[in-house]
Amino acid sequence: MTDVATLWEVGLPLAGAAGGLGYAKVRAPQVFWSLVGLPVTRVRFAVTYHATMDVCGLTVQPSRLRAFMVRNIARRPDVQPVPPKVRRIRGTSTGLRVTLRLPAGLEPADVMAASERLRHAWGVHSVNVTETKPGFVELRMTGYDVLNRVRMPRRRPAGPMTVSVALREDGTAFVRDYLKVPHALTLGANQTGKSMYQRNLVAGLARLPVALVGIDCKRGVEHRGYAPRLSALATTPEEADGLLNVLVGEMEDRFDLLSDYGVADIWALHEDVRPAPVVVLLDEVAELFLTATKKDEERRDRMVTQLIRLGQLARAAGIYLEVCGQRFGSDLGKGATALRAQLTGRVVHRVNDKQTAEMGVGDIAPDAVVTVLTIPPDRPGIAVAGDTSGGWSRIRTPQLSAAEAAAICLAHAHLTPDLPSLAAYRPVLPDGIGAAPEPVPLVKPDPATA
Ligand SMILES: Nc1ncnc2c1ncn2[C@@H]1O[C@H](COP(=O)(O)OP(=O)(O)OP(=O)(O)O)[C@@H](O)[C@H]1O
Repeated sequence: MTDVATLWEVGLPLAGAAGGLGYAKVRAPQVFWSLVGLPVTRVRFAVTYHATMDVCGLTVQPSRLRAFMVRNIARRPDVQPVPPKVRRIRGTSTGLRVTLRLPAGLEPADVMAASERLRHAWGVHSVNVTETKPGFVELRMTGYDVLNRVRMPRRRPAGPMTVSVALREDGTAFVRDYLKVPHALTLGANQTGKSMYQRNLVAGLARLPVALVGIDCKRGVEHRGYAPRLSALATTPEEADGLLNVLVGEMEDRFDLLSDYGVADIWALHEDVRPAPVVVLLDEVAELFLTATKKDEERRDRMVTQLIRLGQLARAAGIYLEVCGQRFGSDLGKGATALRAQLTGRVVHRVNDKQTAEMGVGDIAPDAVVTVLTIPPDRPGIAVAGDTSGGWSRIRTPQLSAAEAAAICLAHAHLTPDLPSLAAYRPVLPDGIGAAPEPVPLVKPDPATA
């Protein structure tokens, strides 16, 4: 009887706790990681660090001075090889961050090459190695697959033109910073998550004091929902042609302004005179290249030339390009590769062939091509994001429906800057939509009279 009672009193809560943890591991991996994974990994790391670094080939012979001290002061006959010094260990909600000081003889590439071995040794989901400053690397370990159910870090990135668009596989935010990478290209086959990426980007940009310009030659099916927050919208190649001309004119006017003030770009101007930055969202770029008649060809050549000019010069004028499409290679026609070369930010979702993967990342991060080709078809939204620094990472956007993105645009319609040159292309909205919201009364209305 006593045994049964003990089993009941002790066994039941234990079974409940084990069941709860098992459930958390599958359904709430963040909770499981914080309760179990993090403490276990910390201990495992502390206990096995030296041995792991040794078997992974990440130790070096100590300096002569150190060897002398070990032999003569510590009086130990054997002088062991030394691993990198651990400078900082920090647990996060998704993993563990460890800063290492590299000894002479080791370089970041050595640690990067061993990341797969380190991952297995410490039983974590992934280990990414980043050089933080000369001589220092950070090991970013994740305890579970953070791209499975994306939860963005809450902290807003610093900077006037930064948007947190997606989550990187090391648990940090993938930030689109227009001042660092002014123009970008998003590629991917059908149903791979390009629209979801654009929606997250627009939802972030809508909250900033920037002008958004949409060019969506699929009759505006993607961009129409953003209309309340757009300063201009073109939905046909004819309108796109006119709008690109206006944008080039706006760029030239801005150059006159910069030259009057003797500065090199709009961010050097005082904010009272600084024109609003403009982000041009160009959806399905191949539509602009299609031609059926001689007249179409002339228009195509004109538009491509204007886009190349914007790509080459518009950064200083605060005009940035965000181009999206399924493919973007020389087969699109004259000027395609010249334009692509200007779009140095790259986000490539799953593609249908190796050639398209190479078009996307081959020129900026050749070793990322294989990763693009291994994106599984059942995980839409996964992409490889690279930039001109040669760095790249797998990313995934959080889910955001078209209706939610449209609601964010509507709620921030009052931030739409008034750019007179684009007025002719301002999308026409139903009455009242897009107007500045009524100011909130400071005094609460009297419930008796309300
Ligand atoms: N980050 C994500 N997480 C989960 N599901 C996603 C993600 N991104 C996209 N999806 C899903 O994948 C499907 C295709 O997404 P989306 O419409 O963005 O693709 P697309 O590349 O724009 O397609 P198309 O070229 O046909 O317009 C949708 O059902 C969407 O819900």
